[in-house]
Amino acid sequence: MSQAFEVNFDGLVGPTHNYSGLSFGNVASTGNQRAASNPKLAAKQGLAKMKALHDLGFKQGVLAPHERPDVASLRQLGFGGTDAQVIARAAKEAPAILAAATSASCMWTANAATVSPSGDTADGRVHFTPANLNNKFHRSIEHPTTRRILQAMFADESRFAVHAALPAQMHFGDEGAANHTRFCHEYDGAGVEFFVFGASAFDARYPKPARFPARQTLEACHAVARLHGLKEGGVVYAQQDPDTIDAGVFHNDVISVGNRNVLFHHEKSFLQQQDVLDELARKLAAVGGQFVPIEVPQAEVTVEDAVKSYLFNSQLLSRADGKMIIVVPEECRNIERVWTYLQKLVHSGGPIAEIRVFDLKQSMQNGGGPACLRLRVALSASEIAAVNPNVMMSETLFGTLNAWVDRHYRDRLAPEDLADPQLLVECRTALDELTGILGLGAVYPFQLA
Ligand SMILES: NCCC[C@H](NC(=O)CCC(=O)O)C(=O)O
Repeated sequence: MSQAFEVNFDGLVGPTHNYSGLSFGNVASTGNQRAASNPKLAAKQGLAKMKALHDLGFKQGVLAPHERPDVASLRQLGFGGTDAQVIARAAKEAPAILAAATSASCMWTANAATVSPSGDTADGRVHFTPANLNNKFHRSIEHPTTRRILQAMFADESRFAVHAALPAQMHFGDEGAANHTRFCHEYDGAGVEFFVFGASAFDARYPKPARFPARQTLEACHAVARLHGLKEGGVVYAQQDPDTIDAGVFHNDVISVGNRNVLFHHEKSFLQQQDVLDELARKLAAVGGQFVPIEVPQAEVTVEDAVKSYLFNSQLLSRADGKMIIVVPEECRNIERVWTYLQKLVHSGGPIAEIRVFDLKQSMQNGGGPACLRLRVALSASEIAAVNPNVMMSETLFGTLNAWVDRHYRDRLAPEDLADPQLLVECRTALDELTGILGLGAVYPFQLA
């Protein structure tokens, strides 16, 4: 039995969680614009999922939120004076930009980085490339802090390589692990890395969606594979079906999810879907795995229902007996056809044998489900031992973080509250304490100044 694990690092929801309708193409985000949010509840819903998976015996870690509003970005855009004046001026002259600079979007850590386990890379280290998230301004400001936090968690350079993000430019638009799946036989053996892109920036022969943006480019996928030292035989590229992007599938993890040798996906996930599945099967076989595709037909679950329920934004977790648990959001239970499908799935005798449902409504209303909230890092036992131990979930850390949330978070944020300069003070106070709890050192601009 191999001593290797998939560790899920979930984003701890930050104190400024709010609904600003910032993500054109993400129908939940634009649909809930200006709704009041509850940051305290959002953070607790996320912590409850982390704790439940920890209690089930899975390795679970925490990724810290960022300093918001991002005053440095506002200054770069010409708002000057003291921090309070910067916020007041932005609130008056450009409230949408203030909202973008205040987003807690780093909570969706599936977009934090792309991760290649050591079994796949040329130098035998675990490689991370923080995503530039170049398609949306509010997300494009995440990667410098994400990189510092990853370096503080995976500090041992003999085992871990944390790269800089790709050039911050639409040609290299990169959304991280949300468009990346890694198949394998054992987590620490060689695997097949599956990169899904929405468009090509340099090659006009690839089709493009008509209505909504394609956030990830083929060229970004190639660059990450090069940086990580992946082998030709261990990589598969596929283009997302542009029609599904136009239906609201803004990341591949809204239409498919994989774990070990299984790819759970919708009939309309990829262009030339059968060729893609055949290539995955062939390349996985070459590293000792037997590929199992589970395809959901449009006749049973439509793309529209997939977007509404986030059926595919689920987590597939391997139990000790080899069967898999599917972790879904409450919304799946509320849509009858989806729930009926899930019942059939777990009784089919296939690899997915158990459903766990979580209430993640605060995140879901911004288009972030269970899978969006976690960054997967497959690690060997010795690699886990080299991770900063303070970020690993435990009974104690769960209690500490819940109490921390109780002390620092508001239970309501309405759009007008984003103009309150006190929010920045509250966020910095909370994060200064958090870096102590998680043993991160100085990672935020206010700590580095
Ligand atoms: N993987 C899920 C990401 C969800 C995220 N939503 C947002 O940023 C919405 C924020 C807002 O509208 O306030 C996004 O679209 O990138």
